[in-house]
Amino acid sequence: MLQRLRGSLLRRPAATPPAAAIRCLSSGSADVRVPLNFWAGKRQTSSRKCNKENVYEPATVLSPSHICAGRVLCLLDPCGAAEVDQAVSAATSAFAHWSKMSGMERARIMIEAARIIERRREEIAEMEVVNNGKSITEARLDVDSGRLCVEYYAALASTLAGQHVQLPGGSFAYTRREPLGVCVGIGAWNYPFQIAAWKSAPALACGNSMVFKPSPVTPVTAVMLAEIYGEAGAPEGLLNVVQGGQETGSLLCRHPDVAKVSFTGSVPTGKKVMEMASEGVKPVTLELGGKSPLIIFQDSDLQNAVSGALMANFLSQGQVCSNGTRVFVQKDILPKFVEEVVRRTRAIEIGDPLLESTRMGALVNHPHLEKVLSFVDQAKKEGATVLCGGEAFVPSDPKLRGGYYMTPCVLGGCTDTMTCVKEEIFGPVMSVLSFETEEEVLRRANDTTMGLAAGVFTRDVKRAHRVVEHLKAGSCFINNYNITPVEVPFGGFKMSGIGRENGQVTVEYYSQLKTVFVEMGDVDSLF
Ligand SMILES: NC(=O)C1=CN([C@@H]2O[C@H](COP(=O)(O)OP(=O)(O)OC[C@H]3O[C@@H](n4cnc5c(N)ncnc54)[C@H](O)[C@@H]3O)[C@@H](O)[C@H]2O)C=CC1
Ligand SMILES: C[N+](C)(C)CCCC(=O)O
Repeated sequence: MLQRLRGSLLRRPAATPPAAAIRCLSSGSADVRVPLNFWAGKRQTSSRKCNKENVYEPATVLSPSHICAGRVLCLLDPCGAAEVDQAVSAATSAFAHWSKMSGMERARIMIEAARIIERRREEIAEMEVVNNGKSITEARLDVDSGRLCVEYYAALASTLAGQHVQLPGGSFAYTRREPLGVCVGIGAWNYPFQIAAWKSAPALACGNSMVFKPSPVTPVTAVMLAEIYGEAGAPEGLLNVVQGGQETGSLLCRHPDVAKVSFTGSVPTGKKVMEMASEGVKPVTLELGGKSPLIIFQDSDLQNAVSGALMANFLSQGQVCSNGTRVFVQKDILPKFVEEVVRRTRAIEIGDPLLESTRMGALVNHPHLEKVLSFVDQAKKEGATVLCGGEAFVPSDPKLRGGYYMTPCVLGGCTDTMTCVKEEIFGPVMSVLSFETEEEVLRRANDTTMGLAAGVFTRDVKRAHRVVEHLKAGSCFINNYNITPVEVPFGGFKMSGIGRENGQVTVEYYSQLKTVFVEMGDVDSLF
């Protein structure tokens, strides 16, 4: 069965060795031909004839003369109203069955899904790499995070329960924790598989079904998750995948049979999603952008602080919402910090994302690379110093020439009013700022409309907690950065979002309470 699924997804060059220990794919060889929409338990094609769109492989392009065109990995088949209706209807049917199952029964299927994800880890990670451009090392960790999330919510599924409340005269009330119905998940392109898992796992554990729309830039791996749930024994239609962009997303948000929308993406799109959901008074979870501060005090362990700054800026080619892109360093240690951070940034191996040694792959597409590079240009114009990187990078391997690579960049001499310090760049660009006092840095760190994450490095335990208390951000790190264990909530303050993903609290965002009053005496009527 597994071999059949693998075989159906990819057409590989005949010479590719099949042994599990050897990489199945090489950059520039994947060719996805199977349909990427999935509802009612199988891959589906859209009935719309004319609007297929190219999806590119960021690490490689057709030829150096086709830099903007890129190598086409597959065709996107965007869904219109008819397809969205079919997917929502499949999810509605699945909900009728799934929501009546006990938590233990749901958990059994989810645990099996987690087991299949583990078995297919390498295949999913490889597809994530060819579609997104990130390194295989990171892609494996993303798949693991998705799997852990499914395991975590499987374990919670059987614990969902209400409350019993005694009332006067032997009367009582109880609460039932009930699912919402068909939930919609809409994802960004930076963590395609992980986002699909982080949204579907809590939704399904609570007894909901889901229609998920990946970013049109990275459509390939969410559908693998939908297949996996099916293989694990989930009812047909439990997790459905519809492909498309803005139009498909709007159709989902406005659909009358959709009970909730969970969105990951930019602030402007998040606002639109909230507006559309408000038409049906539907709850939303919004995981939006960030411009997070990382504060490094002079008593920090310097190597750990530098490691933290690198983790805060260069995962996934810097395309991470929670990145700590404003690195505030206390004045006395600034020269040493800068020397070390630049040395280690220069050592980051850029190149073929499918190679084990690569630590930084390609940005997601050509327009995005151009946008990130233009932020570096703008920073120079505004007086920042490029301490390293910030240029397009051309790998020596001819097939990778023209992929969307750049050298990770550290900007020095930054001030709070510079564009690079104020706007989300969503690329491998770290801005280093100097500060003197705790009070000053807190004021500057909080001076933003965003509030997704924040970090502090210090050996002073009292200061660490005092600083964190004053930081206006949803996810704060002390002496680390950008780790997201699925057991703890993740999400933003201010314009970085509404609601949380992961952790126990997310049950609240995918379920509703029904209160039942039970009268044991007579009705004490006023009339
Ligand atoms: N807080 C978080 O967890 C994360 C936030 N992000 C944020 O996402 C952004 C980058 O991702 P992008 O995919 O470029 O964001 P985006 O906002 O352009 O798109 C996100 C998703 O929304 C869909 N969409 C676009 N217009 C829509 C509409 N009118 N109605 C419904 N759906 C619509 C897109 O097709 C895509 O699936 C960055 O700002 C980043 O900070 C990214 C990852 C995680
Ligand atoms: C896993 N982590 C922390 C690197 C990123 C999670 C949020 C995102 O999807 O950008």
